[in-house]
Amino acid sequence: MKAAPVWALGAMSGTSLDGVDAALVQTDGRQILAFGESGYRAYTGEERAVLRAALGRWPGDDLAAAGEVVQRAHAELLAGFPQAELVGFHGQTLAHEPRGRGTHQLGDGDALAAALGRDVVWDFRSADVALGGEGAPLAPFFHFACAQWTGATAPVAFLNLGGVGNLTWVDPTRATPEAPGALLAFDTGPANAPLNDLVAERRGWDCDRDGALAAQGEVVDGALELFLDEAYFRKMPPKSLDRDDFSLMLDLVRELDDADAAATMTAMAATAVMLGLEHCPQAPERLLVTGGGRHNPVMMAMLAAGIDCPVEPVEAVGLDGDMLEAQAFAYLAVRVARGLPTSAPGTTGVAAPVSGGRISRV
Ligand SMILES: Nc1ncnc2c1ncn2[C@@H]1O[C@H](COP(=O)(O)OP(=O)(O)OP(=O)(O)O)[C@@H](O)[C@H]1O
Ligand SMILES: CC(=O)N[C@H]1[C@@H]2OC[C@@H](O2)[C@@H](O)[C@@H]1O[C@H](C)C(=O)O
Repeated sequence: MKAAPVWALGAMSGTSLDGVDAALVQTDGRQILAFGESGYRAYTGEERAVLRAALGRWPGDDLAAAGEVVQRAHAELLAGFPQAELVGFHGQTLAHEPRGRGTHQLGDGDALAAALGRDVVWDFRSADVALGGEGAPLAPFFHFACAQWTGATAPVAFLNLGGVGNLTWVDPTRATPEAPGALLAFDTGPANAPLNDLVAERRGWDCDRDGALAAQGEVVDGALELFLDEAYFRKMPPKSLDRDDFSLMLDLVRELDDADAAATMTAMAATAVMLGLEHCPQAPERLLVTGGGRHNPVMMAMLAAGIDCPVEPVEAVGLDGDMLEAQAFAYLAVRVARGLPTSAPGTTGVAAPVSGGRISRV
């Protein structure tokens, strides 16, 4: 018997530390049946500073203040979605070392379930890491469902330009996302996080809005080439990154003026994606871009100039690029609740498909 669809609510607090996104998806855990309302709760400057100070910390460290920020922001935002039957709670990644200490998403599913009076699925990444996977990226299973929802019949790729960039190549003709050859996914490199850090340090800004600063500068090839020498880009997938794995980028542009530094960092993010595409089994028909970086016209123009297929925001196929990751964790929550896999060898490198996540029931 087919499992009945439910309205699930996903919540994502991304590596940019800007705020929490939440979105409703109606799904049976396989197909997307409908997209619902979404919302956003920005972190205040004070809250962001508390979270930033907690980056790199592990369970057992004193995380009371940061934990309170995460719980409060989620409880406030998610209370506005009483129609949700199940919640997918990603939490805030503080540290990610899949082949070292593990992966750490701050957030307490038991407390959120009690606050909302809803079952909450959380801790999506640990099981995959424990079984030898990278624990990231996890959106690819949702990208597979999105590709089928759009009616795609040939391989397409999704690119998330968040704090970190991640790429998913999808063959939508396969029956399931865990089928061999259905997905290849990995983190491409840094995207917005180091650029945000640069403009914060130099100008006191949150981000290089609309690429305004980069548009006034020139890409400095020497710095770009030194960056591309990093072994990460030639490493075959699976592979994933922590937010600050590429903080060396800031050193490479330290001597440059603000505009050239921003242009060069923007080119670093875009070129990392181009190198990533070389790992795909075949050229995608189109590259669909999600995440905040698609609002940066300089980054988008650099991508379009260096990639052979059309590069478009996911809105071109009717999806919402500001909410795709929150929707992903709604979809994944239903998969977890139904015992369906959430990662596979092609997405995290785990040896066999695994259904991650923990469920806190009310
Ligand atoms: N208009 C804009 N111009 C330039 N950059 C923008 C614009 N809007 C958003 N961004 C960038 O996008 C970032 C937010 O992206 P997003 O919300 O996708 O990241 P995230 O979800 O926190 O990260 P991740 O996917 O790595 O977890 C901002 O911090 C900023 O750098
Ligand atoms: C460990 C972690 O939180 N990784 C995030 C981060 O942000 C983007 C990229 O790095 C991706 O690997 C992942 O998030 C998305 C939602 C994912 O798992 O697909």
